[in-house]
Amino acid sequence: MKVNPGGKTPRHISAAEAAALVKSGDWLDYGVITGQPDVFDAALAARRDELEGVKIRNCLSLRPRAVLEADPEGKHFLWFSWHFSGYDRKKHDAGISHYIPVNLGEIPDYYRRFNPPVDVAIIKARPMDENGWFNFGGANLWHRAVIECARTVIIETNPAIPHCEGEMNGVHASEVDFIVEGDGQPPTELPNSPIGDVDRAVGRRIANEIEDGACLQIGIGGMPNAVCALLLDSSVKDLGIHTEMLTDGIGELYRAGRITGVAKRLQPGKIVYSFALGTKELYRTIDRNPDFQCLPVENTNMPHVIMQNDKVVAINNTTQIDLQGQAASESDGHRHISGTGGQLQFVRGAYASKGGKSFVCLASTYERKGQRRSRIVLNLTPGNVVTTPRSDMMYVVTEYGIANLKGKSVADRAKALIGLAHPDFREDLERQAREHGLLPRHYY
Ligand SMILES: CC(=O)SCCNC(=O)CCNC(=O)[C@H](O)C(C)(C)COP(=O)(O)OP(=O)(O)OC[C@H]1O[C@@H](n2cnc3c(N)ncnc32)[C@H](O)[C@@H]1OP(=O)(O)O
Ligand SMILES: CCCC(=O)O
Repeated sequence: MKVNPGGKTPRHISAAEAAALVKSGDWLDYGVITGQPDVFDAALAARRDELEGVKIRNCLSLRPRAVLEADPEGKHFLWFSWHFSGYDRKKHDAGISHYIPVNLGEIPDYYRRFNPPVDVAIIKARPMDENGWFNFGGANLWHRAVIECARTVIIETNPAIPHCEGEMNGVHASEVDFIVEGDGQPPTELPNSPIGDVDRAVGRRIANEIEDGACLQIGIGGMPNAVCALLLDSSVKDLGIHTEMLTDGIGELYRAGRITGVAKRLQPGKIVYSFALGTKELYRTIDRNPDFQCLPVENTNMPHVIMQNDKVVAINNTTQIDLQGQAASESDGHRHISGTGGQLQFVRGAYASKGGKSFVCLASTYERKGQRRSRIVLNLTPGNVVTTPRSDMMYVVTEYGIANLKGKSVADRAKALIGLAHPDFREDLERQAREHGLLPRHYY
């Protein structure tokens, strides 16, 4: 990692002094996920009436943000997110949070090539160690790129976050302007949603496709995590991990001895990830554990990197899929839900890997206003954004089956996907597919 020998000497200041550095119209970058600042956020919110048009980039807010709570009409602070949490989604519903479309692994390059310079970067990290390093904990992502492009770098320290190993997972004092002491809150936990029968059925189908030595990516959401639980019950062994998000499910497989990484070509033996989000059990497992390597997101998510491991298995969730196999995983019409994240990059990287497979999974139905609806549809909801195009789609999995769409004609795709729909919707879907010419009248 670059250390500037004649670099900066950081000075300790209060959160109020740090917030006083911000001017109207500035671009700020809050650290990412568990790296978002808290005491600085509160101090900045307190300056609301003195500021206008302060633009804050961020990602996946895990706690209420003081600047948004203090400014419910978005008159002073503008919130730009690379990926929504449930909280960011609610603020988007209220009209004060904005999504930036992106493949997550490209973000560092955006900072270096396209984004306006960052006026103030405020990142949460561990207190400085004896060698002058502030460790980012379990959130490396694009922190390095932000620091390279920032005029002023502030670190909000927190000794309660785990110390995580990994290339470029920290910043040296010579690159830091100011240090603000944090409030010592432990990192937010993401409780595991209970695994239901549908998750189990989907998980079992995917688990059956996973061979010894496969290299896994587990996406965000309840269902991909359920696959890990099913793998625990199987006899599969010598798994490798090269993923964006490190989940509790992966932590459990590790503790059960199922992950050795011996078959990995890239970082053999190491569990490679870019951020960890789970319970304190996961944070304890990764703390000062060299088996886990927390890397910048371009080193986990770019397809040309992913493909360097063999037998990559990418498991991701979607909310809707049409009869041609396009998956809309991030929006409900024009209502933005989450983000593209790493889904498409891992789908592509897994395809390019020798013996690789990608799985996009979904429950066949969901409930809306007390009514059951099919997630497999003739047409995507108007306004819905395609996360994985039909040409990239490999395996689609529901509780009713699994279908590989690669090489299948439009008619064959429609037929296969109707077979994955809930039985109550199949007849209707088939009629619609014939009416619209996806299934020819005299064929099948
Ligand atoms: C992280 C990595 O390693 S990289 C790759 C992973 N990233 C991705 O796949 C990005 C896209 N995927 C995602 O964002 C998630 O997997 C999701 C949204 C598909 C599922 O995540 P979950 O947390 O399991 O979803 P959950 O069931 O909580 O639903 C999230 C929201 O979507 C809404 N939603 C879910 N399904 C539907 C649907 N079919 N239609 C409309 N809205 C829906 C829910 O109502 C909820 O909104 P609310 O909080 O306002 O009620
Ligand atoms: C920040 C989480 C992004 C993803 O879903 O890939």
